[in-house]
Amino acid sequence: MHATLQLKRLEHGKDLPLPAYQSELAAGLDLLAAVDDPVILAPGQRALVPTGLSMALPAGFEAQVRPRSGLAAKHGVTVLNTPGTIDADYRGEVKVILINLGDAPFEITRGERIAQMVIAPVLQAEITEVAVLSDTERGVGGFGSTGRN
Ligand SMILES: O=c1ccn([C@H]2C[C@H](O)[C@@H](COP(=O)(O)OP(=O)(O)OP(=O)(O)O)O2)c(=O)[nH]1
Repeated sequence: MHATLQLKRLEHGKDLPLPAYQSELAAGLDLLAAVDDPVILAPGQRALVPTGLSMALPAGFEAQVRPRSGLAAKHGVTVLNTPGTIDADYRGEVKVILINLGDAPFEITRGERIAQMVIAPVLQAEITEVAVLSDTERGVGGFGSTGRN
């Protein structure tokens, strides 16, 4: 499957490199922090971090903002709303909601790789309201109803 992603560097992100796939089969594009000054995230604190980028995805695609495993494993820093959804018709700045779940303050510096973005196809379903749903073997339940694990 092929898709062209149009990226626009905003004024405050002009000096930062464009996201690029780091290996032939990489799924994610790293997103960089376009903060002017370092931001300190105290334990339990969150921040809306600018990337200095806006974009135009082709119709039928979304971008998912996901955590980087290194930040999570080493510092407990992750993306609060993971996966964040970037809609194909969104033209504002892409931002990352980082949260520090670790036990030490974490400093976000300009140009640091804070998250990754995965481009994925989207299916918009046709919505039909019904009074009765079709029967299935499973039926209702869920939320652990089949056992402890
Ligand atoms: O991690 C994220 C999630 C979203 N967005 C941008 C792109 C997305 O298309 C737009 C709206 O996102 P969402 O639908 O999740 O937000 P909302 O809280 O429903 O806001 P809105 O009322 O603006 O739709 O915000 C980001 O930049 N980063």
